[in-house]
Amino acid sequence: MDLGLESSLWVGNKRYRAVLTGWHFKWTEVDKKNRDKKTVLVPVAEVAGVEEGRVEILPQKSVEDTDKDFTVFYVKRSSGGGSYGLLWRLGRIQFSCASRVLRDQWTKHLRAALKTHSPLRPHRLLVFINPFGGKKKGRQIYHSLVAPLFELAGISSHVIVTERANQARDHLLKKDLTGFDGVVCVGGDGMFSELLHGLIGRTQQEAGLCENDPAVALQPCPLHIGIIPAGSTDCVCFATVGVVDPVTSALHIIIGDSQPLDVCSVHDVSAQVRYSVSLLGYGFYGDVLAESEKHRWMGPLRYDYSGAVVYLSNRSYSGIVQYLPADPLLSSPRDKTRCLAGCSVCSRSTERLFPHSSDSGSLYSSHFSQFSTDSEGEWVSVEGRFRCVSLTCMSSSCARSPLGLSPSAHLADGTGDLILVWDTHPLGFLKFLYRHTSTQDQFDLPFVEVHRVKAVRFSVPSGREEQEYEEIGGFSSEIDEGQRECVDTVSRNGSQQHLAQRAMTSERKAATPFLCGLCCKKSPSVSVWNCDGEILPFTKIVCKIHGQLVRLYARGIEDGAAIRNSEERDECQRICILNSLK
Ligand SMILES: Nc1ncnc2c1ncn2[C@@H]1O[C@H](COP(=O)(O)OP(=O)(O)OP(=O)(O)O)[C@@H](O)[C@H]1O
Ligand SMILES: CCCCCCCCCCCCC/C=C/[C@@H](O)[C@H](CO)NC(=O)CCCCC
Ligand SMILES: [Ca+2]
Repeated sequence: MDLGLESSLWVGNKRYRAVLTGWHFKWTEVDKKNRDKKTVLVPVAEVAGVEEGRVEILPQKSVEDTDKDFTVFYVKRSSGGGSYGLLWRLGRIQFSCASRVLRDQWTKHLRAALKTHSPLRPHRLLVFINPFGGKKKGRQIYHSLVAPLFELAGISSHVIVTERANQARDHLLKKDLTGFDGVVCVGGDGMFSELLHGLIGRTQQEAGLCENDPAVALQPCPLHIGIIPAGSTDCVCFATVGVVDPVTSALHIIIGDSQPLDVCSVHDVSAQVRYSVSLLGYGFYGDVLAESEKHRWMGPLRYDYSGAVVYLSNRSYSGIVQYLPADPLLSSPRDKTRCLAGCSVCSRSTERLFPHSSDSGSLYSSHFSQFSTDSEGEWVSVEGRFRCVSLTCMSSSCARSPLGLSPSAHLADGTGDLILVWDTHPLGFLKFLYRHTSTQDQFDLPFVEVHRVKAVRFSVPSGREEQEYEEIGGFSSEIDEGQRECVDTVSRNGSQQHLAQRAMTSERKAATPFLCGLCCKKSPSVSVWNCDGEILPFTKIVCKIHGQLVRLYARGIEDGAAIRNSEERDECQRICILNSLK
């Protein structure tokens, strides 16, 4: 079917020349002398819906069913998104045609063009709402802002309001997912992490792969993930969309945007695996998370409070870090570029990562064996005392840090950035932290190193861990109930449970040194790992970056500053079109 169409249409008493070229739908106001006035140009891929009649969706859906009218809903960019990223709003235009036949032609052509140009639009979604995330507004956000948009776009959603932590993960691991195009979480990074673990685990189960083996090339997940932000940090949403806004995210889902994302698998010696996309952090960030779990009642503010407490405790930790550098010719964490929508570094990586996509990974091999990637370079090893050791697969920008932990990191290049902050004086470390909040380069400090890597190993120098555990063994039997409570609240996912009566699990053992340090003012020599906001129950780890393992309903950050500065509205739309075509 030829998707093109051109005719006169009316909006009120104004005449427009409307043109559908297949890729774009544009309408130009024409004056009485047939001169062109203002043009609006919308990529077909950004049309959210086409309805017969004069349709409104707010305050609730209403249709005035006239047989010569039709309504087009589309993505409209708005300038309120801060310095980076753009807010998306639902634009609406109601056209009148000269005849019903012409109206039917328009709706038919537009709908056919949508199908052709955005094949990933979801029809059926599985939605998990965390009623307790962030400011506890998940349900309200979904029902008032998102559900009406999904309905307009003809998406049917199966909604589950979670009743416990890890329910969404377990559902994805075990239940029938037939018929769903994607999975959506309404919550924060913790909810996203549940979806990530559930989907990756499920995909490997179905592919017969052992996800615990760091040598295995994991299978990319077939279902897309959508994030409706309703958490405390919402880092994954911020770093992949550029703004934290439920309507913007819902529109990305509706139009079937697709953003691949690198994932880091984190393995310990006893065959457990966790996944991280934003922050895998030891030292400062681990300590902040452990401290913040005691203050969940503060809501999102708990991180600021805990950050201050941990900063004042002035800790550093011994560690041995080994890393496998990525190819320095492809990109560098200091190259001052930014991964924006249509990023060319990420596009080139797709070719490199999936040349003919037949590689399904090796069979299980022993733990901490050499990776297949070893042949691609030499491991580098460093040892010493660190304020923090962080690994991020993407920039990890968020409201606290608009450019993120690593401003030039890429969402989908198959690498992560390893940031080593050596022990330094308190003011130096404060300078490093403070630079995250501005455009100043946090890597331009003598005690900071950043490396673009494919894999990392971390351990505590021998004797140190054992010594620590011995100390705790004696210590834990003496701690009083108050101190025990503090130890018990450490696990993010276990935070809703009262663990006081439980036996000392390995998770608690790993977290105890830090917590005893805070409770008893005894400085621990071992920190904990913060894995996207969850405390890991192990210290010695092996990590591997899996390029483009999952796909989100997003497109990366649109360059809001460039678009806002462009004088013409058409120019603004043109940039967006170019980005979406790249
Ligand atoms: N019904 C529930 N009851 C208790 N905990 C839940 C429930 N549903 C999900 N969770 C857990 O709550 C944790 C926190 O949720 P979420 O990530 O949505 O919000 P947040 O922590 O406020 O935000 P952020 O992760 O962005 O800082 C998640 O790790 C998730 O496993
Ligand atoms: C003097 C001013 C100092 C300001 C310091 C600002 C430094 C900010 C860096 C922010 C990096 C965020 C990384 C994202 C982490 C998320 O995966 C995770 C889950 O939501 N959040 C935390 O662990 C929450 C941990 C938050 C740590 C601050
Ligand atoms: Ca990356």
